[in-house]
Amino acid sequence: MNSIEVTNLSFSYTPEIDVLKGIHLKLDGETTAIVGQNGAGKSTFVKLLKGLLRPTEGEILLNGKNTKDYTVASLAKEIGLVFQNPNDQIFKNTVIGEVMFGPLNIGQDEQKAKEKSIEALEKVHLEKYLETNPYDLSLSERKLIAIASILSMDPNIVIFDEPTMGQDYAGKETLKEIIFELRNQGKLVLCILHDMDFAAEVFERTIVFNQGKVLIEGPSRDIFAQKEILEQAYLEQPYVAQIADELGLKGSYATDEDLLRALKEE
Ligand SMILES: Nc1ncnc2c1ncn2[C@@H]1O[C@H](COP(=O)(O)OP(=O)(O)OP(=O)(O)O)[C@@H](O)[C@H]1O
Repeated sequence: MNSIEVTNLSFSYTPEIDVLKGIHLKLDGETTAIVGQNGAGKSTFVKLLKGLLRPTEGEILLNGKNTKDYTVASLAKEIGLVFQNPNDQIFKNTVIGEVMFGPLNIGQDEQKAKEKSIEALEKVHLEKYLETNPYDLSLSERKLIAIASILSMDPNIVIFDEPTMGQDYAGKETLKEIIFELRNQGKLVLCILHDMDFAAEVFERTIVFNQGKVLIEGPSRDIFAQKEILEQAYLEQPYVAQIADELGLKGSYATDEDLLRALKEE
């Protein structure tokens, strides 16, 4: 099973200000959402996992091996990060060229890289655009291309930074399919989100970041039931939990199904 283990992790961009302070986390198997207000340190945290930043203090183990001991190439195979803004990631002038770049870069031959890339584009339902310039597509389609260009490398750990932002209903459904498929393949999926409804509905665990620390973490259903703690991090409960609260229902509600079940039992 794929795992991430973080011990006493701290990080600062400038000597006086700790952006992350003493983080301890262990993730294995389960899909995990990372939530928290702007500036809480979520993007910094995933950049550290991906090796784009180095810890000021503490250790990060990916599948038991310290990130310090990975080469750049082996880290690229182990962990893929889909950036928040696809324009920071996309630089080739055809969709297929963009999606093939990663696999070619980690040493796959042309034919295998092309096969993997077409497979990845099928997963995001954009296989008809192989020769299109990514910048002739919409922002939500470019976000899906950025996802395909990570999937084509087939990493064991996949991190998404704000994938639902700017996505319509169809894009969010595609994203759900991808996350469930990665989970079924035994990959470890981690996702920064501002959309609490999506976090509660799709992810098994949730970590709440607040001011550079982990405020609380656990099964999503339990986390999203804790209105007061979420308020401390300036977060709202998902709408199903809010409706359940308004209706005076007891218990934890993360999905529409939870709520419907409770209403039928009333
Ligand atoms: N390159 C940088 N140099 C200096 N400070 C930075 C840099 N990047 C981020 N910060 C600061 O670090 C803190 C955490 O930022 P980070 O982007 O990790 O938060 P976040 O939780 O991902 O926020 P958001 O939800 O807005 O993306 C913020 O105070 C931010 O201003």
